[in-house]
Amino acid sequence: MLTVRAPATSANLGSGFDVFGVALGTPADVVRVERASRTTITVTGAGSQYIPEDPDKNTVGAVAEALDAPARIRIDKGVRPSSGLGSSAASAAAAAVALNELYDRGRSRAELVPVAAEGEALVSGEAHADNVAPSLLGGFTVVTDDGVTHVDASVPVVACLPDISVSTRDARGVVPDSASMDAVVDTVGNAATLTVGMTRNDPVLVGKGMEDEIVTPERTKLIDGYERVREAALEAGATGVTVSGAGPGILAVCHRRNQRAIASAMVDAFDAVGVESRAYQTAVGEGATLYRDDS
Ligand SMILES: Nc1ncnc2c1ncn2[C@@H]1O[C@H](COP(=O)(O)OP(=O)(O)O)[C@@H](O)[C@H]1O
Ligand SMILES: N[C@@H](CCOP(=O)(O)O)C(=O)O
Repeated sequence: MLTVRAPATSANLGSGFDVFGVALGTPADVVRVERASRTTITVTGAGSQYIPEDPDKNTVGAVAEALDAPARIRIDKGVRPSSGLGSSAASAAAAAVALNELYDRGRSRAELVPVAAEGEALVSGEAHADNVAPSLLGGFTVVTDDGVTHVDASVPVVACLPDISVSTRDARGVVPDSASMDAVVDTVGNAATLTVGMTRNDPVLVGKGMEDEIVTPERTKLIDGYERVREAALEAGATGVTVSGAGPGILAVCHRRNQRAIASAMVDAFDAVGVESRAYQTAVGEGATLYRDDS
């Protein structure tokens, strides 16, 4: 049996819609695989009641199909689905690493990115790879049609997850078809600032570079209390705040010294609008980890 832990991720980071992503230290999915003649899936853990065990509907089923690697697959969800923390991607990334090893397919982590993205196509309608790439590779990733660029960044963050669901498929429906040239120029500047910030592990540059006036404003309308939570995080010392992935998770970047205060300010602000939430005090961290278990 093989076990893989694959981390939650935060995609877009504001200015990098469908391009940027980071791996988070916590939470994570754990996937166990054993060879079998056909693929079967069981799911336990956070939000498992909302996740199909039918291989044709689960992201790990799409990965097993893409690698021609039938297996008995057990998923222990640490990342709640429809969270904006790359839940579907964490399972897909873990399964890709595990099945690649189990069947000795010899693919590199970068080569597994399009494989794991098959799972994303199944649930969100498009094979966007900005969650699976950081879950596989760790750190900060930049996904383009030409492949993935990766930096081993480490920046403190708070990921606050309200007790509401926003499906990525629905949130893709509010993305505008076009943008003004002024907005594009601003976004390119912010994305470049963020990228430099990641190479320097600088929370100020990263936070500043997360500003986005094209996609994010449309998505914040889907999250009850977003503006209040953002203001609270900034007042508590966050260097930048944005929607995590397609939401409803909200990501705040910060210096380590302010992390605890930001986490409690965000939870209190959600509470003030009647929404329960949970804040993960974590950091940009490692990608999927493989464990062998011969017992
Ligand atoms: N292994 C899986 N883990 C999580 N969600 C899955 C999985 N397989 C299929 N899904 C479905 O994907 C959807 C959640 O994915 P998505 O909307 O992209 O949210 P998230 O941002 O949390 O990944 C849910 O409808 C869920 O049932
Ligand atoms: N680029 C995608 C990212 C979706 O991330 P998720 O964590 O919400 O699945 C998008 O913004 O649609």
